[in-house]
Amino acid sequence: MNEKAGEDVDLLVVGDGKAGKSLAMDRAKAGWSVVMVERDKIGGTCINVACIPTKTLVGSARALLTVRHAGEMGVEIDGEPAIDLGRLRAHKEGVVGGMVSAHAKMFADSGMDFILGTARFVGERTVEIRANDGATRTVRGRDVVVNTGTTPAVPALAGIAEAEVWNSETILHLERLPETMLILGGGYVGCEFASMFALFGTRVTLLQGGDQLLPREDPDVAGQVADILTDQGVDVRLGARANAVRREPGHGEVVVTLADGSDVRAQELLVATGRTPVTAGLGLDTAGVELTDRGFVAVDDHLRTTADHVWAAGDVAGSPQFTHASWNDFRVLRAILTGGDATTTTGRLVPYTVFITPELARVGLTETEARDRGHDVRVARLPVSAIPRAKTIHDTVGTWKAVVDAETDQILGAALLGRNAGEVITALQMAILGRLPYRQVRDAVITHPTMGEGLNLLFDALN
Ligand SMILES: Cc1cc2nc3c(=O)[nH]c(=O)nc-3n(C[C@H](O)[C@H](O)[C@H](O)COP(=O)(O)OP(=O)(O)OC[C@H]3O[C@@H](n4cnc5c(N)ncnc54)[C@H](O)[C@@H]3O)c2cc1C
Ligand SMILES: NC(=O)c1ccc[n+]([C@@H]2O[C@H](COP(=O)([O-])OP(=O)(O)OC[C@H]3O[C@@H](n4cnc5c(N)ncnc54)[C@H](O)[C@@H]3O)[C@@H](O)[C@H]2O)c1
Repeated sequence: MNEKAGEDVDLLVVGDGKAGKSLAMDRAKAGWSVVMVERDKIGGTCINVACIPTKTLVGSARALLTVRHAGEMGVEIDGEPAIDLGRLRAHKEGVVGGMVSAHAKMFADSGMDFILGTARFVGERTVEIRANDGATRTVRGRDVVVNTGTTPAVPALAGIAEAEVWNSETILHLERLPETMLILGGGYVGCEFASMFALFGTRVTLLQGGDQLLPREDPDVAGQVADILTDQGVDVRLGARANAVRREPGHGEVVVTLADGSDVRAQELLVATGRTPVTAGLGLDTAGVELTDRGFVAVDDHLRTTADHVWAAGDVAGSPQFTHASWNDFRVLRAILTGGDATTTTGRLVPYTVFITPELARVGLTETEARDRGHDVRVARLPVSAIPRAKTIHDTVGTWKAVVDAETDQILGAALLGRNAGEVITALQMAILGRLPYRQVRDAVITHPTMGEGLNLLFDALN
């Protein structure tokens, strides 16, 4: 790359997360001059070190579980099924590598100028890019989008820096499948890895500082998640707040000292205590971009930062930390940048799925949130074992729950725990978006025998 000074482009995107890369490709194809800078992950966090590799591994864990139970379904399998770590790693890397290559090609085909390098603001709407090949370049955008994501948080625990612990990225190197593993943090990352590694055969101890897993969920739902993990062999410890970490000499065991003074130990420790916005070293203050007191880029509901024509999107902008939320940020930005549409981030219905096995899918309000907001609430519950499809696939674990407004009959939210819940939740999301009263879902003719048919049964509970 040649050394250039002060180029002007229509759109400058810093970080190629879901929002940024989607916008960059879209606008480049529309004929805008676009520069997008990414420091090391072509295609961003999701495809390299988050959703895609983890869900690939979850797929393998589920395959193992299916084979383990095949005999109960009349399928004879010779010998104990087991994980082949080398092939598991190769499979995961194949899926990730394929998506990374596809992204590199899509970026090139779109006509954008994609630079592998690190960007730092040096003025209004202007960044200096230190490319990974050593060259530097200064680029100013008519519009600039900051999409630099988040990174695993490192909790302030004595000894953590020296204890050679894993985070959600380093664990994916799959250097070994430990016999024993501690996981610190019972949120999305902690629960997903606990379920996955327990199915792989690791004895997992999950340390959660609070009094339930997944603190945003209703206590009964979080309790069912804890029961499922326990059934998979995970030692779930609630109220287990870590104070200090050390590793015994010669890469011995990791020892976590809890607030009550007790020690827990295992071969490895995965730290899963949240994510920190990536803003350090970006020079945002130079560009007039302010942060919130939690360190995210401050944006309004049009994703406008405090600097004119500088926007932020995805995790770093404090959007819900999901790829689909970042993708929706792209739609908001595209609408605004191409004609001032009134699209905003206000009131978005953002569902999500926690990929333990079976999965927990969520949309809308929890029962607690609905009551706190003053709704007169009716609650429908259905054991997954009541759904005919669940019996035919020999997977009856889980419970579905929906929350309905007693006055309007509208569906306020749902927590579906069970096989394929992440697919079924979309049907409920559409019902909520269309403001369908629950009776219409209850009375809809749904294909038999599918998991979706459970929606008839779920709302039957309310009459
Ligand atoms: C283990 C794990 C599993 C997850 N699973 C799911 C899931 O199943 N479903 C789901 O919806 N979400 C999941 N998430 C969350 C999801 O990954 C994030 O919400 C999403 O990736 C955020 O994307 P983003 O658009 O904010 O930017 P990111 O994809 O984080 O991209 C930001 C990019 O900016 C780059 N960058 C940073 N600073 C600079 C700089 N100065 N110069 C140049 N480039 C820079 C970074 O290298 C990075 O590639 C998971 C997260 C984790 C950790
Ligand atoms: N399937 C998905 O969509 C998916 C999967 C993984 C991650 N994500 C996203 O990534 C984000 C980060 O996930 P995460 O699990 O790292 O964070 P999180 O905030 O969901 O959970 C962190 C947990 O760690 C606990 N904790 C914090 N400090 C502790 C300590 N010292 N001792 C014990 N427990 C402690 C907290 O109580 C909390 O429950 C999530 O907000 C989510 O949006 C999404």
